[in-house]
Amino acid sequence: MNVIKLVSRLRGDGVFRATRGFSSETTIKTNYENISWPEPEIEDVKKQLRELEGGRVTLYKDETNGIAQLCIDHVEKKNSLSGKMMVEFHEAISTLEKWETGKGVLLFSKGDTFCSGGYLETVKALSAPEGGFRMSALMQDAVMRLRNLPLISVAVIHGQALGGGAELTLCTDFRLCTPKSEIGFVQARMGITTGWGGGLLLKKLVGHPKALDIMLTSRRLKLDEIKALGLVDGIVNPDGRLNESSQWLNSKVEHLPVSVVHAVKKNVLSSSFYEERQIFGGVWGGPSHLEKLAQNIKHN
Ligand SMILES: CC[C@H](C(=O)O)C(=O)SCCNC(=O)CCNC(=O)[C@H](O)C(C)(C)COP(=O)(O)OP(=O)(O)OC[C@H]1O[C@@H](n2cnc3c(N)ncnc32)[C@H](O)[C@@H]1OP(=O)(O)O
Repeated sequence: MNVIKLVSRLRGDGVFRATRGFSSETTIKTNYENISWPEPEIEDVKKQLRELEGGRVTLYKDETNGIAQLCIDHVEKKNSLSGKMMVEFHEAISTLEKWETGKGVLLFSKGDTFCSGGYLETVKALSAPEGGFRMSALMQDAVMRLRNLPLISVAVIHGQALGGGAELTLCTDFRLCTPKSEIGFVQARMGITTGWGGGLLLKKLVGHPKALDIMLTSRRLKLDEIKALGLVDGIVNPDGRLNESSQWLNSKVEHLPVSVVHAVKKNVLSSSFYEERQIFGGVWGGPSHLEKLAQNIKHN
């Protein structure tokens, strides 16, 4: 049994770290002999995956309330993600990283399925082992960067979220579900395991034994179990779920200036007192702080 060396992507909140230029290594044992894949350049992976067509991922930034809508749209194939959609997802997150006036982002899907994972045409085209490794590199990078945005992120889950789709439900700060939400980590049943960051995120959210059980059984979690696991932050109606989710998110951020929303999010992501005081120093004595001090606010 040989060893593949992978660059660890642990960062920020203890889940993911920066992709490139980070030197710690993780070793993973596989059944493949004499394979040692180089860490791929994300731009090279994008070039390859862009050719694998189907569906679209779109981004709409609402400047009036600072809430963006990131939409998965491949309805006829149950919102499975083609290679091109993975690239669009990654690029949308790069755009959001530059959105200085944004406060939040909703990740949602058209139709009656949240996401049925990898588009099988794309999966087949990438089915040689290194293909999966490269797709995983792109999707983990996207998920890591989405988690690390200073925006408050919410997944609006309606219908089934399977395989990679289940993984995407965990990459946001909050989850809003409809009564028909279903999450299935079906990867083991497909002869694989998570590759879009979901294994680590599931363990972080529900704990080690429950994550193992959910992934080994590949069972589809219905709303009651999703709630019992503490994964649901609110329930929305299937019709009008986007508006309701937008209002839900807006109610948390509308009273705060962008600088404070970003500072709070960065603080929750931070992993040291040092980082906290850097973030704190960025808002202390700023316009919002001085304005609030002048108001002599009482919290009773
Ligand atoms: C790390 C990620 C990993 C990966 O592979 O990259 C994974 O995501 S593993 C999980 C991969 N996903 C699946 O295995 C899901 C397979 N699909 C289903 O189980 C069902 O289609 C389901 C439950 C999503 C919906 O079932 P339903 O009976 O309601 O509808 P249909 O099966 O008739 O689906 C309609 C239409 O969509 C096509 N479809 C569904 N999922 C996929 C997919 N992932 N890729 C490609 N196409 C998909 C299905 O074939 C039908 O197409 P049609 O042309 O109408 O026959």
